[in-house]
Amino acid sequence: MQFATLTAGEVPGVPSLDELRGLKPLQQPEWPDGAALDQVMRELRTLPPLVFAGECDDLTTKIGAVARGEAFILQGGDCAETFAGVTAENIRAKLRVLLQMSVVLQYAASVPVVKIGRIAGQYAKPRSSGEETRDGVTLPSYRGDAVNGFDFTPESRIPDPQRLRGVYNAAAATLNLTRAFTTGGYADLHQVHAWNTDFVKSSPVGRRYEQLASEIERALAFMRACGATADEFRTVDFYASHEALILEYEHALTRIDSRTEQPYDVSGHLLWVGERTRQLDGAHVEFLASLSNPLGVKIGPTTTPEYIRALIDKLNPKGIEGRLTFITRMGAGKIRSALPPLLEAVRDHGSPIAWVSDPMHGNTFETPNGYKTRNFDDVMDEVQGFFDAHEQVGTWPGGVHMELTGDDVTECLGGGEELVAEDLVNRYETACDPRLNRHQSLELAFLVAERLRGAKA
Ligand SMILES: O=C[C@H](O)[C@H](O)COP(=O)(O)O
Ligand SMILES: C=C(OP(=O)(O)O)C(=O)O
Repeated sequence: MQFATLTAGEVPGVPSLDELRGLKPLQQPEWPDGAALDQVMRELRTLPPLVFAGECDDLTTKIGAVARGEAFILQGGDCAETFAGVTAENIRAKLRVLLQMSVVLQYAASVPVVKIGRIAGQYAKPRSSGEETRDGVTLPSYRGDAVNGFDFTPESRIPDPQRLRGVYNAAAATLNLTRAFTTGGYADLHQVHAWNTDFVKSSPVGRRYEQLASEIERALAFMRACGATADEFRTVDFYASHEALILEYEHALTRIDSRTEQPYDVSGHLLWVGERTRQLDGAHVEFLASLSNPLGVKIGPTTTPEYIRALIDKLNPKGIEGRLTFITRMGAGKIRSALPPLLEAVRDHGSPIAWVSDPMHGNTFETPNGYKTRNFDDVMDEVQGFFDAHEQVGTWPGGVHMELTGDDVTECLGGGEELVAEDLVNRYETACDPRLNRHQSLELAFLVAERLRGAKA
């Protein structure tokens, strides 16, 4: 497979950056140094792809099974990846919790799980406000390590295009280790117990997982005894996704795939457009429409059936299975009323869509002690509401999209450890929004598995 290297930023079939800029894209950094930006983009355009177009097609095929109701998506990872977070321990911990969650879902509900990380590219954040004020000092908001620094100083908050090269390097290192883990033995299902060794086995969720792991081990032993070769159990397919927010970065990583002669954004397998940038005629939707990657769109509570039909016609006019995933983020209090009319509109439209629940972004609030947080019960209630809505309309609840970490952080309230606002001070480490910790993530997987088993029946 070869990829053409194009000069001057032109990619056949893809709007030029100037055209996209002409559409006044939202949530873009104000880069102070245009010449430095151009130079970084020239370099990025010559660099090898981070993912292969063929892998993107494989993911489209797998999501197609989700749209048909035959598989389930587990998508998760940091709210905001950071350059400092690119360590072996961090990547391993994230992958481990996703593997644990996926075996829980797969074993308990007997449904194939499509595993997608919010990983290797999730370095840019849309913000509610362009500015942040602390103790009377106002500075530009932190927009992710792709753009500026987290430190609250004027220098750190200046957008620096050199950071885009940093994103490429961080993503390459992350993908390199992730591929090694997922194909080199770490993700072997025979390791199902080993993933749990340093976990609190005495906690209820830890014990529950141990029990499930033992059952899986017995099943594997039985199959071995039957003479079944189990190569499928030794590796997993794992895909990378992020919000395609910073148009310069995404455009510079767009290439023509020589097999198909179609454009792919090779910065990740699946790219999504966020709730704040999904305007029908906006730059982000125009850009995504021109790509052949599988795409996601965040869908908030104000979305109308008319909009969603128009969006499908724009992003998936040919009705390709697996091309389009809607990631709903309504809020626990709204999902049961807001989602069913959209499900009906899409069902009646007839185009295949994979529906995924993001129960995080509609349930954020600030504690009296000043931490942005989410309550585990609200998160779970939104997931329940997602399943309820699909049950009502007769459609398939195709997956969950979580902000999570493999560490024992204290960022979200509740869960089996019953974290309260005063606990948040202990390990509040996110660079943006609060993530479920390892206990909470696994608890959620068990709860979702129960509901999924019911949806399948
Ligand atoms: O992750 C999503 C958004 O970037 C985030 O919720 C925005 O947070 P803010 O409201 O603090 O800007
Ligand atoms: C910004 C995000 O979500 P949303 O667009 O749904 O607010 C996100 O998932 O990081």
